[in-house]
Amino acid sequence: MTDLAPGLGMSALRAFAPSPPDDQLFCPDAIRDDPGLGDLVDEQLIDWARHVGIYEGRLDKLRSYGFGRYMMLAHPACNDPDRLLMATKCLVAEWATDDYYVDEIELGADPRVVGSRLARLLHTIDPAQLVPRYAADMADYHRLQPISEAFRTAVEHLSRYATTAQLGRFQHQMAVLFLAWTQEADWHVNRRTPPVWEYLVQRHLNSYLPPMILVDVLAGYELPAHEFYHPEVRRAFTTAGNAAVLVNDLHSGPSESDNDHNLPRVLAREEGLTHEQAVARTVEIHNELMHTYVELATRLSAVGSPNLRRFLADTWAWVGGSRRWHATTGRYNKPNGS
Ligand SMILES: CC(C)=CCC/C(C)=C(\C)COP(=O)(O)OP(=O)(O)O
Repeated sequence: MTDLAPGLGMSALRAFAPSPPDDQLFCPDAIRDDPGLGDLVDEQLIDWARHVGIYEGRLDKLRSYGFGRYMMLAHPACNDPDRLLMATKCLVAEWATDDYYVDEIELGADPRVVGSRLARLLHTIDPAQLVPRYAADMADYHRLQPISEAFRTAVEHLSRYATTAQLGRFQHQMAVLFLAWTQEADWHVNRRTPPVWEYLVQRHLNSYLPPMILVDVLAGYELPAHEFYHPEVRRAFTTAGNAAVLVNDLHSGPSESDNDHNLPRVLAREEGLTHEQAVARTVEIHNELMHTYVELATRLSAVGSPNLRRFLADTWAWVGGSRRWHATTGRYNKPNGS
């Protein structure tokens, strides 16, 4: 692993700072924390959210989540507030979809229509080509949907920085994410808890790859397609994305509604573990994935291009920033006494 790009990856590799409640995690900590930069991005994010109409009446909550801070922590190679804002818009468009269409019944989520909503929404990411008379009807529909407006403007912002290939990967990863959300809707409609392996497949599709896939866009380079899509690189990258999303499961579990799924809950139901045992097993699975990432990244760093080494180091840094955000965000951590 010492072959990873100097400056970015190395300090992260050394920093296994414990941060309760995840002090057993084999995971780096953030390698940059610039609160001023995070606040700046968050201010601009709230203006954008107000403009497109998402989280209406809940902008204070949105502010407390610190999604701009998240991107500041996860992309230490980027100091440009506008690029960070672009990544934050993409992240928040995804999260708003998860909240309003998939997870939160009181915000209008309805598992019976998740598939239709997501299929319509995909147009804002990978435009559907219709004849003009029906395209106008479709445009009328999207104009009234704040989430469509959020995705449309986020992708517009992304396309100012991403190459054609980087945009293509984003489109692909969104389709994968939407597929996973329809699988989740199936569990809800049929009141089914999946077996552990199926939950992990869903978390593989619904991992942190959608935001992670922008690491080179934010850092201002492009990992070329022949390396990005190399099966071993994909294996390393998806392994890191799967581990990172289990950190989400560990932190978000306590605030999730009873019908929601997370790995500790699935393990408890399917394997009869106590909550404590299920959390410990989740940490174990996370750590196994992270050790696999380190092995793969070490091997790939020895044979890959400088850009591939950089990409693997940026991925490692992203995971560390994500860990710090989960431990500190107002989404999962309430201030003392509240
Ligand atoms: C940014 C984003 C929504 C990426 C895809 C991965 C994903 C859906 C999440 C990390 C959210 O997972 P989850 O629904 O468990 O998160 P909350 O508990 O709702 O915060």
